[in-house]
Amino acid sequence: KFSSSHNSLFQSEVPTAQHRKRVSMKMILRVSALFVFCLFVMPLCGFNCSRTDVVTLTPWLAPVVWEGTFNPDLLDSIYQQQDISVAATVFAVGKYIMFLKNFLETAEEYFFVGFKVHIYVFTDRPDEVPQVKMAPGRQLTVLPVPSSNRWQEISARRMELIQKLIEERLQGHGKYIFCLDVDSKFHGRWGTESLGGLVAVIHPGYYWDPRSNFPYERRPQSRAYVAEEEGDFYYCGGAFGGSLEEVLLLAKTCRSNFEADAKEGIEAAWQEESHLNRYMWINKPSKVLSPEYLWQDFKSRNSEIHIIRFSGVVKNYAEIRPNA
Ligand SMILES: CC(=O)N[C@H]1[C@@H](OP(=O)(O)OP(=O)(O)OC[C@H]2O[C@@H](n3ccc(=O)[nH]c3=O)[C@H](O)[C@@H]2O)O[C@H](CO)[C@H](O)[C@@H]1O
Ligand SMILES: [Mn+2]
Repeated sequence: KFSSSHNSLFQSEVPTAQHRKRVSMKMILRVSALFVFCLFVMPLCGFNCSRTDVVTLTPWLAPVVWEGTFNPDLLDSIYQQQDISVAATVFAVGKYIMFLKNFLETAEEYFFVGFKVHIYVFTDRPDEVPQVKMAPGRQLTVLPVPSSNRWQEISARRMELIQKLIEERLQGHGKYIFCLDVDSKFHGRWGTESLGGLVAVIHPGYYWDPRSNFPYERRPQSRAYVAEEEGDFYYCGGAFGGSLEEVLLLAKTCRSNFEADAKEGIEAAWQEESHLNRYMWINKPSKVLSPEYLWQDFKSRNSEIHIIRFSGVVKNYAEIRPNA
């Protein structure tokens, strides 16, 4: 025997308005239940590792790291077993020493907390390096460098000094390195999710732009040249890293290309940032970090930016650079 509700369906070919309403109510309930499940229950089970509003995988299958695409505790526990250590280089030449205190203090709060960290400060003002209390397992080394009258040179010489640092001081396994701009601060976790062989950060200023707008070096005479139809992302010079071996190769290549260009009287549009972009086009990074990893304080925060981890402070170039 059919129940009355079944009867009503079988008897009339066309469902009544009341029935249609009931069916659509059921659909709405089901969809909402699914929504609640995806939003609240799945994250509890560790299934929250997806984002659909942004690119999370490159065409060469490297992850693009965004908040919501990884489980930080799981990653930390994996790397804890490997006894890794992380080096970071930061240059504070001339007046840029004023940024160092904030950089170091916020690194203590957010940069690889709970891991071995060794920060190398390159400066021409070693006496002005601030005293910042560091947690056990974390240390700082000050390395003197000559002063310079051109900011372009300071910025570009970083590659040479990074190369020498790795060759002369940083031997051994399980080591990673990040090379960071000093005129910046940490605001959120920067940890093991960022580790990889060769790691680049997408520049916050160009990630919505078509490739033709990227400020790559466009003169074919330069060794940083990237043609119109080439390039994946525009990466920033203010943060990159990876394993010691990979970063050594990158620093060596960028340095020798920069110097060979200089001999011919060419300076790439954005100095070592241009050479880095050329390098990353030829040697694809194995991990790409989203602009969460180098935002700029003057930019308003877009909706896809769920967290800002590291961001450049607003500065008056004319006041702090040795040349305009
Ligand atoms: C966020 C980002 O991707 N920034 C890049 C960008 O502009 P920026 O405007 O951020 O460059 P910048 O003035 O911060 O210079 C880069 C870095 O060089 C050091 N420095 C510079 C000048 C000086 O007098 N003393 C000193 O110590 C310091 O560590 C600084 O953070 O373009 C530069 C190349 O032209 C570099 O590629 C920067 O990394
Ligand atoms: Mn900077």
